[in-house]
Amino acid sequence: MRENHRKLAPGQLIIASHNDGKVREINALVKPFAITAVSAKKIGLIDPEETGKTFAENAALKARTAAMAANLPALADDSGLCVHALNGDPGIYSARWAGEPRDFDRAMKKVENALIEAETEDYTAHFVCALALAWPDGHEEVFEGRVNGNLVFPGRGDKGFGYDPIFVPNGHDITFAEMDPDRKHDMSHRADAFRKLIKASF
Ligand SMILES: O=c1nc[nH]c2c1ncn2[C@H]1C[C@H](O)[C@@H](COP(=O)(O)OP(=O)(O)OP(=O)(O)O)O1
Ligand SMILES: [Mg+2]
Repeated sequence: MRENHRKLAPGQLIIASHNDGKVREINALVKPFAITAVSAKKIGLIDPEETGKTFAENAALKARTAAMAANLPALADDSGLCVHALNGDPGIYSARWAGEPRDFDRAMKKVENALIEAETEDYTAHFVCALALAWPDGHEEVFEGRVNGNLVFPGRGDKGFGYDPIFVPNGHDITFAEMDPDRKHDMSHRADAFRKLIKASF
């Protein structure tokens, strides 16, 4: 990671995501900074195959693809749930465990079954979020955030998305899906990564 971070000039920023939930969250986060966020989906950019081996590689790949295509700076998010007793699975495959079309009830059941099969009492897990900023000249920076917690089955709550119903962050007794979105966004992996990005880039 470079020490001399490049600042984002006022203007347009492409949000290199095809996930409407993420685009909504990111838009709210960049609003105070004289930046107009345009989603990759809205301007018809492709959804590249996520061939990286890490969250950071996949985030950079998505950001780079959009920055080159739009000739504007682009921001991408690659995130997922890492379950400690499953050696970090589903990890970068978190979206793919939900199949196509995505079904997170199925993905959460898969996690539960894998834990039962592992005959473990360790239900600890963490979420990771890698945020990548890429510029059309090839410069790129990645910021990573994390939140630790425990998994509960069956899932509870209907407020979040993805694996939120089974994730209880440390120090709390309700799941991310039972929590007000504002509270989740204060403590989430995405909030952690955003704090680092904002400090470096604005
Ligand atoms: O706060 C979260 N709460 C619950 N689940 C979460 C969260 N953050 C990531 N996740 C899970 C679900 C998501 O589908 C996958 C990310 O997969 P990931 O490839 O980064 O995103 P995506 O395919 O949905 O959209 P895109 O790649 O176009 O940005 O990890
Ligand atoms: Mg994806």
